[in-house]
This record gives sequence, structure tokens and C-alpha cells, in this order.
Amino acid sequence: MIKVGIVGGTGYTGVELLRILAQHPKVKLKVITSRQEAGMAVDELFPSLRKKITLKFSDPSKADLNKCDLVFFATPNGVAMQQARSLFDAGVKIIDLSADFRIKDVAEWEKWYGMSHACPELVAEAIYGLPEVNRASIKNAKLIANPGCYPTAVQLGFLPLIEAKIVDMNQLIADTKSGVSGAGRKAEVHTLFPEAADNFKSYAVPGHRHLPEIKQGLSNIARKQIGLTFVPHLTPMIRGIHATLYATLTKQIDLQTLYADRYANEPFVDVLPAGSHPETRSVRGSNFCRIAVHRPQGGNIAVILSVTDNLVKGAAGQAVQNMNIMFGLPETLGIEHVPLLP
Ligand SMILES: NC(=O)C1=CN([C@@H]2O[C@H](COP(=O)(O)OP(=O)(O)OC[C@H]3O[C@@H](n4cnc5c(N)ncnc54)[C@H](OP(=O)(O)O)[C@@H]3O)[C@@H](O)[C@H]2O)C=CC1
Ligand SMILES: CC(=O)N[C@@H](CCC(=O)OP(=O)(O)O)C(=O)O
Repeated sequence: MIKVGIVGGTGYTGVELLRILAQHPKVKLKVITSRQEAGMAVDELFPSLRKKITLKFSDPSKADLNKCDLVFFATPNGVAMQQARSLFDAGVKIIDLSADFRIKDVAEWEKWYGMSHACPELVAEAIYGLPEVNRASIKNAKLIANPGCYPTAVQLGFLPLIEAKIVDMNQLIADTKSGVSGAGRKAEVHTLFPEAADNFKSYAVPGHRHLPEIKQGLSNIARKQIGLTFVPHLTPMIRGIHATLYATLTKQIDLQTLYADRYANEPFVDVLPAGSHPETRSVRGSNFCRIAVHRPQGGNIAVILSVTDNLVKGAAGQAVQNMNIMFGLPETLGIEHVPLLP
């Protein structure tokens, strides 16, 4: 059994990890932390976990994480980088759901995240945990930078076009929408029910911190700098990412076949039949990314629709997928949930 610790077990990605790992046949949960709820039984705060998790939340400053084989950080940006060095040196594997190790250019990370990096020397050691791109490196990784929610949906959507080099890579457009759980469980005015329900808005149009992450990933695949316009929106749903992606074709090939072939062996990427319009509820609670490919009126603009659950393929599910790969388990073990309807 893999002995697992979770730092930040009361946030939305943390409790999603608990939901998944409570039923994972190869995991033994050892430590779950929360500063605010230290001492409280996990199932008292989350009755959905009654009879599944019997641990209490520990104070992270007192928790013995070194007894774990693997620690997940489901904490705000800037926390994992403070603790990663000592765990890494103790041989404890780390999967960080935050952004602390995602951007290879530390100065760029510091610019977008507005803080100094506490552990810049470990950034080079981190493997970006997008299995559909980096599976071979993830197998031997000690530190995984788990991708962001928008970056997962956007990169999986654009990937086949970039690999095939059949689009203008200077003018990619990602028009993305997120459910409100993407902002986390902490209290903030813009996520209050009267603010977020019955409303729809864009935000961070001049620049969102996921822009450098997506550009880094797609530029690595293109082997040159790509140009991307990234516009996020907040929608009045709880879970879900819907990315509408636009690219100008420079070659005419059968896009449906391109996507079907690229993802034929990927357990969690589902290319829908031609003409489909994927809905966020078709992936709700599951680790799937569903993609549909369009070329409206037969023109030279490819329109790719990519949907995920931000808390699953966009965070906790992908983190467990990475854990499975790191520990030599079947990649789909414990994350084959069928989406929730309605
Ligand atoms: N929500 C989403 O859709 C996604 C989120 N992410 C990323 O995952 C991470 C977690 O997100 P999310 O679950 O939404 O966040 P939440 O705000 O919902 O939860 C944060 C958790 O971290 C704990 N925490 C906060 N500060 C500290 C600290 N200084 N030391 C230790 N623990 C701390 C909190 O508990 P307590 O305060 O009691 O300690 C809480 O359990 C973030 O980095 C986020 O950017 C990534 C992909 C998607
Ligand atoms: C709706 C919403 O607010 N979404 C968050 C992004 C989700 C997130 O937590 O960011 P990471 O994936 O980098 O960890 C935002 O735009 O800031």
C-alpha cells in the first residue's frame, strides 16, 4: 500500500483527493492536514466521507509527513515550495496541485505569482504532470507539478494541431469558461452566491497566470514560441471547464482522424464523433477530457471544444493518475468514475 499524506485536506481539490483516494485499492491515507480544522474528524466536516475516512485533520506544522511515501499539496500557491526540499531529501515523493513548480523560468514565475520562489533549485527537478505528453518522465519522477485546470483543457485541445504543425502557431485563441469551484473554498466576495449565480463575466483579459503555463507547454511541443490569446470567464456552475479553441489552418487534413488517432490509446481523452458539442456535465465528477473537432463551413478556422471537470482531470483526478504512473500501477486505477448526471 502507498502511504499518502495530503496537505490542505479541507479545500475543494483536497476533499476531491479524499473522495478519490478513500476508494483507491492501493492507498493508505496517513495524514490529512488543515490549520483551521486541526483535531476535527474528517468525516465530521465532510459527512460524505463517513465510514470511508476515520482520520482527524492534523496541524500541518506538527504533522509527520516523512512517514509517507507520497505527499499531495492541495494548498494555495507558495506553500508547497516551503516544504518540498525536506520531503524531497527524505525520499518522499511529492505531487503539487498548486503552481509552485509548473513554470521552468523562475523569474517568469515570480513575475506572474508576485512572490519570490523559496526553492528555485527544485523547479528543474519537477516533471510537469500531463500524462498525455510526459508519461515516460512521470514514471521516474520524484516531484510532480500537477497542471492547472485551464491549462489541462487548453493543452489537450490544441495538442494534435501543434504536433502535426498544421496551424498558424502565432495566433492561437483560447476562450475558456470555469465553474466557481475553480476559485477554491476560501471566502471571497466574487464567489458569493449573489455575485456568481445568474451572472457571466470574463476576467484577467490583460493577462492570467495560466497564460505562461499554457505557452510553455505548447511551445515545448511546437519547439518554438507560440502566440496565444487566453480569455477566461466565470460561469454560474459549480464544476467544469469549457474551452473553445480557435486556430487558423495552414494545411488541409482530416481533423477528426488526426484527433481520433492521437488520442486512441489515451484512457482519459475521449474524442467525440464529428459534429458533437461536448457539455461540462458529460465529464462532471470524472477524470475525462472530452473533445470535439469542428471546421465551420469548411473554412480555414479549426474550432476545438474541450471539456473537463476542473476538480478532477483539472486537479485531483489528474494528480491520482500521476500517482498511479509514478508507482507502477494501472494508470486508471481508482479514477474510472462515470460522470454524475444531472
Ligand atoms: N479549485 C480548482 O479547480 C483548482 C485548484 N488548483 C490549485 O490547487 C490548490 C488548492 O486549490 P483549492 O483546493 O481550490 O484551494 P482551497 O482554498 O479550496 O483550499 C486550500 C487548502 O489549503 C489549506 N491551506 C491554506 N493555506 C495553507 C498554508 N499556509 N499551509 C498549509 N495549508 C494551507 C487550507 O486549509 P487550512 O487553511 O485550514 O490550512 C485548505 O485545506 C491551489 O494552489 C489551486 O491554485 C489547481 C487546479 C484546479
Ligand atoms: C474560476 C477561478 O477563479 N479559477 C482560478 C484558476 C483555478 C486555479 O485554482 O488555478 P491553478 O489551476 O493554477 O491552480 C483563477 O482563474 O484564478
